[in-house]
Amino acid sequence: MEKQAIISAQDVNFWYGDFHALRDISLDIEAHTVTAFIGPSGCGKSTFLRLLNRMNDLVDDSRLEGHILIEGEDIYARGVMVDELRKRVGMVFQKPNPFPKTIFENIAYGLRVNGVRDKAFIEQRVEESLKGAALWNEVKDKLRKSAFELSGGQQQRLCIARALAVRPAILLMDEPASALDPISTSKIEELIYELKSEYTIVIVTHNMQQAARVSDRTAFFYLGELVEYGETKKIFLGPEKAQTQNYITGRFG
Ligand SMILES: Nc1ncnc2c1ncn2[C@@H]1O[C@H](COP(=O)(O)OP(=O)(O)OP(=O)(O)O)[C@@H](O)[C@H]1O
Repeated sequence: MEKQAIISAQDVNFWYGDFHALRDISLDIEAHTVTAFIGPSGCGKSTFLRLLNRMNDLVDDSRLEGHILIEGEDIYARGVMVDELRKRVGMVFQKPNPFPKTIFENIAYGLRVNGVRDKAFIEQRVEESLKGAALWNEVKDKLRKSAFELSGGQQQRLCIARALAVRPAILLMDEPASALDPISTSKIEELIYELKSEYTIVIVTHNMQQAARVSDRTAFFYLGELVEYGETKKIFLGPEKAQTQNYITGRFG
């Protein structure tokens, strides 16, 4: 029996002005899986990812049709609180973007803006989040130092820890390792693998090997359409569509 989807997109169409950026996208994502979105530049991967926590709300003249359900709730229904949604659906961006604050305060921030005042609780959550992002051992003696003193790879794990601090159910990652060196990249990949026992992860990546290594399922987008979606092994070893085959073998994109 199919497990209930934690993310369910139903006939999603999206426009930037007159530009029809996403066409009839339907896909279900199960909890505690890693899903990779792949496809050539400009095919709509990031647009679709950003719809999952309403990051496109502020884009002028944009329009959505269809439904996106998170844990069974239509996140575009009237009355949905976007702040609450983003607590459940966290996001990590391509370039590490720590706040100009200490390491500790970067993680504590999300708790403080949510009204948490209990110091012991905050300290414990900071530690747990840094451990969850495999960064604790490297920073435990310098929590009061500026986040900018960390390397790029450490900053990205800090941003992951920051996202984990409010205990989201879902973590969206938009090319989280593309600005990092190979060692930092493999740390992020290991981390993604570990995090899926507690979180559901959706990652946009241009790196096909990365998609093959970290994901359970892969969605191939092309020109705003979802061409093929399925088990990662199947997508890479025996895709059904010629377009998918051409892309993964590097014939275009
Ligand atoms: N704010 C915006 N206003 C207008 N058009 C946009 C906007 N953001 C993206 N687009 C257009 O929508 C299309 C999809 O963009 P999107 O960033 O989702 O693609 P992508 O597959 O993530 O690309 P990349 O891999 O290069 O990041 C592109 O043609 C892009 O130019």
